[in-house]
Amino acid sequence: MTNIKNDLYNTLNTLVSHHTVIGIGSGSTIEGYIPYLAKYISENELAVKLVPTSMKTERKLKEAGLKSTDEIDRIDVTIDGANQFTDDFIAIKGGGGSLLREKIVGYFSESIVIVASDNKHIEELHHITLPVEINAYMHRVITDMIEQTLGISTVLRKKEGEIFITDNGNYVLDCFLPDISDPSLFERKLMAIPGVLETGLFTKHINQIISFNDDEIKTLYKERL
Ligand SMILES: O=C[C@H](O)[C@H](O)[C@H](O)COP(=O)(O)O
Repeated sequence: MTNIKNDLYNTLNTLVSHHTVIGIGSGSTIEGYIPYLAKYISENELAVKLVPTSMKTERKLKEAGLKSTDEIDRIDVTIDGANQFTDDFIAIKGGGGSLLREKIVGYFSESIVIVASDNKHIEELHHITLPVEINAYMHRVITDMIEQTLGISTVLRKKEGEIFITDNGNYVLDCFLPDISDPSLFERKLMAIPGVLETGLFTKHINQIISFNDDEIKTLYKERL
């Protein structure tokens, strides 16, 4: 392991212990983290429960020899990636289309720890693309309603020319946002539209951000009030 990978591995000391129930996020960063998690669990002979936030993550856990479950009554910590994050512990997620399950797992967690390369850090929520999971049924009407209500433009996500379908059988609308001055209010307005199932805007529960580049790793902790 290079030093930086070693440092990332060492962060597991503070996150995972015996009987921890861990939400495991989606995306390439977390997929890269899973082998270290597997090594850490096996070296320390830990009995943990792992709750994946996507079918792909479930496959990756299986490949690393780890079992998944969603039959749990609590989640202690969720370790997840992000497309963007701010110093205010807000993250934009869903670039890979796993936002609904990530939101469910994250919001039932005691805390969310974001692991992301430091080039995903943004100062303000300006000019961002926010993924929103919407119902496939009447998606055109839902899209029009989103655009009119919020005065924004959107694009229905496609993959290889076909409409992208989430693990839950829904569509993803990528919303272009010039500026969000009040993220919680913005999210409430979006979620009030019937057919909007979830947004990739994470404004709560994140209380640690581990950001890294090739040379260093930085951890930002949210103060508990
Ligand atoms: O839907 C995907 C998730 O929100 C990912 O956590 C996010 O897109 C970051 O992925 P990556 O680590 O591949 O940049």
